[in-house]
Amino acid sequence: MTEYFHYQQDQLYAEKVALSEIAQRFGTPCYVYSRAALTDSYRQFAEALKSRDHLICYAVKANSNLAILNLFARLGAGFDIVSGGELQRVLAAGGAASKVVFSGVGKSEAEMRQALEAEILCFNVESAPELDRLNALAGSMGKVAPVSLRVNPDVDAKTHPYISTGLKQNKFGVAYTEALELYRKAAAMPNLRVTGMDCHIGSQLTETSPFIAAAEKVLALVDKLAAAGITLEHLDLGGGLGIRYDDETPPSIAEYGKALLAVLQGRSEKLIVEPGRVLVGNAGVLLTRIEYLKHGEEKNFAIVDAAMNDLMRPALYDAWHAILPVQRRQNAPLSNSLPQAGERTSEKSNSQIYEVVGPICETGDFIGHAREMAVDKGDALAVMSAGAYGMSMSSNYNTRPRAAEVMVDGAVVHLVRERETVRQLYASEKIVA
Ligand SMILES: Cc1ncc(COP(=O)(O)O)c(C=O)c1O
Ligand SMILES: N[C@@H](CCCC[NH3+])C(=O)O
Repeated sequence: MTEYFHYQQDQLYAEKVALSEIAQRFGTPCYVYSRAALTDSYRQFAEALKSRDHLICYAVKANSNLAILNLFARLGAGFDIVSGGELQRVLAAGGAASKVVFSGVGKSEAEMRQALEAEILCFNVESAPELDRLNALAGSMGKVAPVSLRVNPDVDAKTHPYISTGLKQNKFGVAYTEALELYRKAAAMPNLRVTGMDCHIGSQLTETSPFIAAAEKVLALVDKLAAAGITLEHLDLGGGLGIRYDDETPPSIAEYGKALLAVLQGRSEKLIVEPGRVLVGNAGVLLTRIEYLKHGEEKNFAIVDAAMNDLMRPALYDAWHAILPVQRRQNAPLSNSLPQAGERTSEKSNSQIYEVVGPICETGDFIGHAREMAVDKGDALAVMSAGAYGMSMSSNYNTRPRAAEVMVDGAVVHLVRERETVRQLYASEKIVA
């Protein structure tokens, strides 16, 4: 838990607002973001990199809420986008196209056109055919596209296999061994301007060494390019810094920044980074309420009103999120970490071990397994560390309208996205006789 989400007299607060009040006022499920936490993480990043020319391009996919994008834009951020939709959001939120980098293996012609019209900072190109498409399109529009090649450095990020992106068997980037040749090709294309090199090896990294290994490989390539007469303006080292969900011990933003700066010492290229999770992950929680307590033959279930459509990380990656009562009952345990093998539910606290599950018709619809909690029906719970890849990965599965989102700013709560209505979900559909 961060200082921005904290207990005060058994009530869980976001900054100066009790989460019980938010649950009451806006209903559940509801995402709650702390503006101070968002600002703080961004500033830590800017502070860590301040000794060199840099641009922090927030990875929009982590959380694309307009209020969050607007806050980062005002703090000076650029943006890393992966779709035309994300570009549209960034512009709608007041972000500058001139600070946007466009990543992704499957950019469509329409998306490229949109980005060329907006005059973004750089296309992070991921294949030879993408270079061809961009060159042809830019030519037809009378434009010159700024490009960087995303190099796959074949470095093990030591993270969940679904979110590891820098191994040669992954679909991302151009092969390390082919990069030089492709750079030569790009440099000779009339409608492209080679400006940088980038890499991104994966997400939720909890060690510095893979970042450094990848950066060193990329730098060796930059030097080879320079020897071949192709000089670059920027180096984009991607995102991926992990956060603490449970007992992980990722490097701090300051430590990570220091390590990157050390590898880049003596180099003049501008540094671009694309952090997502670390800026927003611990700045948000998902509020939910217990609909039923069900005591099964083998397990107890706390059936809550949030589900895998609201937060799919547990179902998708078996990810662990702390689940805390919004109002602590007396003698309840302080933490809800997984009980040790053989450990029994504490009688003193009246707590039980629950499977925290949603209403969706899938056994994979769980928010947490085996959580010890002293709770009752109707209690509100906070699923912690839900600011990244929570709302942005939500869906309407089971025709569930997506949750509301609020942003707390000191003692004030702003509704930054209304809860969807069911009518909105089928408004564009047609019945054909
Ligand atoms: C190209 C690219 N940049 C940046 C990010 C942001 O990653 P993270 O949220 O782990 O910082 C991702 C997602 O992993 C990505 O694919
Ligand atoms: N969605 C993932 C991270 C994917 C990163 C995207 N490149 C998560 O929740 O952990």
